[in-house]
Amino acid sequence: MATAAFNIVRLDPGCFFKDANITKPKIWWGRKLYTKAMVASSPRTLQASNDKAHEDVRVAVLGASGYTGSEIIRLLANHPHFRITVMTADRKAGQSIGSVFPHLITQDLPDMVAIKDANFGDVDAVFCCLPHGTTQDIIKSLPKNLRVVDLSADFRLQDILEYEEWYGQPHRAPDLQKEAVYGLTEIWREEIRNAGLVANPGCYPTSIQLPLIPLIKANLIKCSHIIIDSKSGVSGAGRSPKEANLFTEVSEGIHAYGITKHRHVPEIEQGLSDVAHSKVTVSFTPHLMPMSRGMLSTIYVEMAPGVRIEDLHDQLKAYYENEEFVCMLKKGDTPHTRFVRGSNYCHVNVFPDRNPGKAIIISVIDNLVKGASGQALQNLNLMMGYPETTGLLSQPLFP
Ligand SMILES: NC(=O)C1=CN([C@@H]2O[C@H](COP(=O)(O)OP(=O)(O)OC[C@H]3O[C@@H](n4cnc5c(N)ncnc54)[C@H](OP(=O)(O)O)[C@@H]3O)[C@@H](O)[C@H]2O)C=CC1
Ligand SMILES: CC(=O)N[C@@H](CCC(=O)OP(=O)(O)O)C(=O)O
Repeated sequence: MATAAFNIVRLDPGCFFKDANITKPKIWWGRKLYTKAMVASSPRTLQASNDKAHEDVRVAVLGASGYTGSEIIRLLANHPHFRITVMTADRKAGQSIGSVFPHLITQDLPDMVAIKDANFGDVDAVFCCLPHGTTQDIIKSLPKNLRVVDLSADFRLQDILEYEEWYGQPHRAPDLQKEAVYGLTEIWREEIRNAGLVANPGCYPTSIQLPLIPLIKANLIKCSHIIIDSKSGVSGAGRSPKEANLFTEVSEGIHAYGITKHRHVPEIEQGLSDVAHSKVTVSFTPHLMPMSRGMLSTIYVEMAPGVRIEDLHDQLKAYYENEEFVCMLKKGDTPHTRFVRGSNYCHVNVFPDRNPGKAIIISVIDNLVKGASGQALQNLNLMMGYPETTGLLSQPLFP
């Protein structure tokens, strides 16, 4: 590593650590102690730390009038380096953010415009928070030099035939699909750093792959018979009005949907198969819960022969030891959605089933943060060479 070039690490506005004469500097960042090598593991970090320390990254939020767009804006209010220069909307084009989202009324931001009227000359990076199916054409038309994080499902499936089968429409940007990197940050960090286009994972796939991938990588569970039962808050369905999401339809009850055919099945299977190096299939059933945000996945697995529940716990604990956002809970503690609400954290634990050889894994996230906008910001931080926790260390909102 070019240590000579690495003489300043920016922590927050106005706060610099000079480390030129220190052989093993360590930096507190959130709840983790990072070594110099961890913070500076990409050449882009060096560049951002030295050359661009006083330059903002100019960001466009496409779909700013939606739930994930508004979460990006909320998170960027605490970001020292990213500045929003363009915001778009469809039906709400022409309106200010404060009129569409009064909780953001203090943000001094440009009014939202239609995408066709947006000026991308004043933009370095894009958060694309649009419905799947609309996104491929729009990203294809953006200037090529922009770094893009797409929150929709349009670039998540590597096999475009699979996309066409599950999304019921032809893929309209197959060349771009080849470049897209799947943005499950903790797993694909090195690929994300250098990506031009990151396909941010779906909320269910995030909550499911984070606990399963380390166990599959270590051959601790059988890849057959994985059963996943997930629950989501209603914001997962977006802000556009739909009869099925009326208060009267979702309150005082819970129901399953998309049984056997939810479009996140191929995304989950793709991610698990990639690390298993063989085709993995899962049984997945999502449920809609009468809460605005939050997601809980309960995953039933068979352990590999000779594996004990402690082995699963130890593997997940070790795998995520140095990760800020994935917390392995103490043995016996149950993950609750209310303890990650509004934050980028994922809480995980494993429990022995009463049937020998089987285990139950529970994970929770906030679908709008780690399941969408928080992970998107984590990815753009990496792509622009900033510590990936920047702007994301707000603690969960409780009660
Ligand atoms: N909600 C969640 O928990 C998660 C969502 N996602 C994905 O993120 C993306 C955004 O989701 P979410 O924010 O919930 O959705 P919303 O429905 O809340 O927002 C959609 C946004 O896109 C705009 N829009 C709609 N249609 C068009 C169009 N044809 N052209 C241009 N702009 C359009 C809307 O503008 P206007 O309001 O003016 O109509 C709005 O700004 C989706 O692909 C979703 O699947 C991913 C993970 C989790
Ligand atoms: C409650 C609810 O409706 N949730 C959405 C998933 C939201 C999400 O992560 O998905 P995408 O980014 O893939 O759209 C659904 O089931 O379609």
